Amino acid sequence: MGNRICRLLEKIAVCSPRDVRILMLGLDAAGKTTILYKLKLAEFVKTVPTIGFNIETIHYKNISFTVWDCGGQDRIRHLWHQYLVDAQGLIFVLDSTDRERIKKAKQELHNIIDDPDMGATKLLVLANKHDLPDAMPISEATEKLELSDVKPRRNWHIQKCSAKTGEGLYEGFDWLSAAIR
Ligand SMILES: Nc1nc2c(ncn2[C@@H]2O[C@H](COP(=O)(O)OP(=O)(O)OP(=O)(O)O)[C@@H](O)[C@H]2O)c(=O)[nH]1
Ligand SMILES: [Mg+2]
Repeated sequence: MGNRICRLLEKIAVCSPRDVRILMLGLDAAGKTTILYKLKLAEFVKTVPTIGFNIETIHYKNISFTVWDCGGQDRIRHLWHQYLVDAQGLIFVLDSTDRERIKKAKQELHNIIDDPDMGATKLLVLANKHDLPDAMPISEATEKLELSDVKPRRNWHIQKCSAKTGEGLYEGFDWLSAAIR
């Protein structure tokens, strides 16, 4: 009952924003840091490869998303698992133009979602770089990431986007907000 009242009040922005912890993963150069700062600063920033992680809080629809953007280089991917505990949402970023490494991306995605610490964490796949002409269609990304195999077990969604133009980013967060509520 209390929760229902709070949800109602949240809608009219009376309750304080909810804090939600989000983990953002994906192969190196998928565009994670670029997405983070496009959301935070509304700018297409120049990035360097992330060694370790970046953390930013993004306020959207009365939710405070604390986003942990972890470096995706091969030698530091084993660290991903330690950030999973208590994450309500996992954003897995795919470089939609990287057909050469889609199999690797699939392996890393399934490796992390099979971790027992995933619990009820919601999964949003951001198929990034859709401003580029050779971006693979969502149907191809869904098939190659074997997302249909995930479906019965987990609440997931795939969203095409571009960190360059901003297209699709807020649509992805809309889904995440609704899934987490
Ligand atoms: N055209 C285009 N380029 C993008 C987009 N998103 C990221 N990039 C470029 O892709 C490259 C890698 O972006 P990053 O955000 O650093 O990638 P990352 O996933 O954080 O990489 P790591 O920190 O190494 O894990 C940079 O040159 C970005 O400018 C996009 O939507 N469109
Ligand atoms: Mg980065």
